[in-house]
Amino acid sequence: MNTAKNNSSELLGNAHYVAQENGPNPLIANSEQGIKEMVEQPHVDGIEDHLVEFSEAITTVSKVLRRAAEGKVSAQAEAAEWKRKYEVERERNLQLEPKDLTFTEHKGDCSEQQVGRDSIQHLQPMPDTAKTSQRCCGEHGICSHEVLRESYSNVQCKITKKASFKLQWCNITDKDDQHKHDIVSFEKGNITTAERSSKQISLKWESPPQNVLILTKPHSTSVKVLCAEMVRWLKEKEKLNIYVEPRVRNDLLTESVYYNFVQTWNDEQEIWRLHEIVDLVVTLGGDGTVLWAASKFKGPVPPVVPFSLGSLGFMTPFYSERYKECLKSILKGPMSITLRHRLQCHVIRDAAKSEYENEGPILVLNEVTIDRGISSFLTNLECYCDNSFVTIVQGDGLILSTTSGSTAYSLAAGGSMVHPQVPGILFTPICPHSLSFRPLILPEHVTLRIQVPFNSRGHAWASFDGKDRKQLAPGDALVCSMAAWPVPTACRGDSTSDFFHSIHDGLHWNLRKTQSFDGPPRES
Ligand SMILES: NC(=O)c1ccc[n+]([C@@H]2O[C@H](COP(=O)([O-])OP(=O)(O)OC[C@H]3O[C@@H](n4cnc5c(N)ncnc54)[C@H](O)[C@@H]3O)[C@@H](O)[C@H]2O)c1
Ligand SMILES: Nc1ncnc2c1ncn2[C@@H]1O[C@H](COP(=O)(O)OP(=O)(O)OP(=O)(O)O)[C@@H](O)[C@H]1O
Repeated sequence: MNTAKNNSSELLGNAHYVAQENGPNPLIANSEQGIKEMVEQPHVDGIEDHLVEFSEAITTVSKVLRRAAEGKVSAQAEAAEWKRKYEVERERNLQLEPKDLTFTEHKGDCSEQQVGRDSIQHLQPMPDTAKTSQRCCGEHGICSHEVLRESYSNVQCKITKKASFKLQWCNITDKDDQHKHDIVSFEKGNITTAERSSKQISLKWESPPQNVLILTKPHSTSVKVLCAEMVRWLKEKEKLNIYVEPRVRNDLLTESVYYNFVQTWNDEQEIWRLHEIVDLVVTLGGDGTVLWAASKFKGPVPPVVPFSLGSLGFMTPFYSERYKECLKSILKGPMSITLRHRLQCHVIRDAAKSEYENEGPILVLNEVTIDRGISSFLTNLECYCDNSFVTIVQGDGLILSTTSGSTAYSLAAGGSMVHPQVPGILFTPICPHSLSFRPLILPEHVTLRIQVPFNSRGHAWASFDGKDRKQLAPGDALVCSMAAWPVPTACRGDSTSDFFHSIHDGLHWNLRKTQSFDGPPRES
């Protein structure tokens, strides 16, 4: 009603204004009285309501238009900020990648002087960039010549030289034993593939391994018994230095003080430099123990020899009953290895003021999973590959898997099984609510970004090799690319025969009773 009155007085005001502007106008002067009367008359039913509705509608429209304009500006600013963060991340990943991903013989170019300098450094955690630049032989191979001072409490500052080894393609024919770096040759316009990256790789020791780290699955009596026996044998027969986790050392000492020679570390920070001490890692357990072992190495990983003491053992080809024969052969070399690629994942927080506030990288051997956690809402994940938009995942989540992980969670979600030596990243949705969402396999060189959109109904959760869950709020993202540090695992036969053995024995792949010979008459 008040609004209606205001509108009436506005009308009157306008009439006065018109009158003043155009000089005295008898018609208007007379009509002024008429208008007054009209206005004072009871209004026709509904007019005020319409005016109220109209003015409210106009206000709403203007608010919406203003919000849309503001939203567009902030979305543009946000997109620019994400692009910047993404570029910084990509740049960092590119810098972390070795210049040449082929691993060949060690050229011995880390001088004794350098070695001497390194040797007086204490075991301190290093930032990733420092670790990368420490790869003195990094251009063409794994540096296995690092020398360091052991600062463990139970070791009297002994200088240990890490055993060096050489990695080469198995069927090398060149006389000088030198691997050709050109994978594709474009000579004279003819395109030929000179070398393939996924050939069988062989590891040959150049100096005998001295330090062995044994990692064991916890809470298993058979593992404890085998570990104690193996430690004794490696010490007495092979004269090796043995490292175990603090928990395992305590277990061994509880059994007997004989195991006093076994070495361990005092705090988590010392684990950062394990790769500089350890020549060989032995795992006793299932696939989970191999994943555990890989997670201990944030940079280069020494060769891993996985013994099977679990139920499935996809990545554990060695039989624990025959450990002596097997370890003898491995310590002597050469051995076939599978270079298992890892993915490097960064969680990028929307709330982080700068890229330095984001959490450090996490390396996974199997996969990183982004799912809905305990939320009952559909996950809503925007996926980008390099500069291309890929899709929006609406379902239970998404798995970004290595080819080694292709037989784990990704397989359960409908992804392909891929030979572990094939370089690539599997993009496998989990229960997508769409009929046409097939899994993808992407090339190794891409960078993927999975973003929880701002309008997402819930949070998402990232987990790394099935562990270490991290919540992703709307606006947060996970950036993932191939890591520079693969996990070299020893093969019982070779990469391919071990892979087929695992899918046959572990997964009973395509197991079906053979059709009998007698049946319908054969076609002539
Ligand atoms: N639905 C699923 O299949 C599912 C669900 C969650 C996690 N996982 C897998 O479990 C892994 C963690 O393993 P864990 O041992 O710590 O947990 P776990 O004890 O729950 O065992 C998971 C199972 O996956 C098998 N496995 C692990 N890596 C494998 C691989 N590369 N190829 C074939 N099988 C493999 C293990 O042998 C084990 O039987 C995760 O990386 C993930 O791949 C699978
Ligand atoms: N040294 C370790 N310290 C702590 N946890 C470990 C260690 N080794 C393995 N684990 C964890 O113990 C769990 C079981 O290990 P693993 O998968 O090797 O044995 P398993 O379950 O008996 O094998 P399988 O799955 O083949 O039956 C995994 O979640 C793994 O992460």
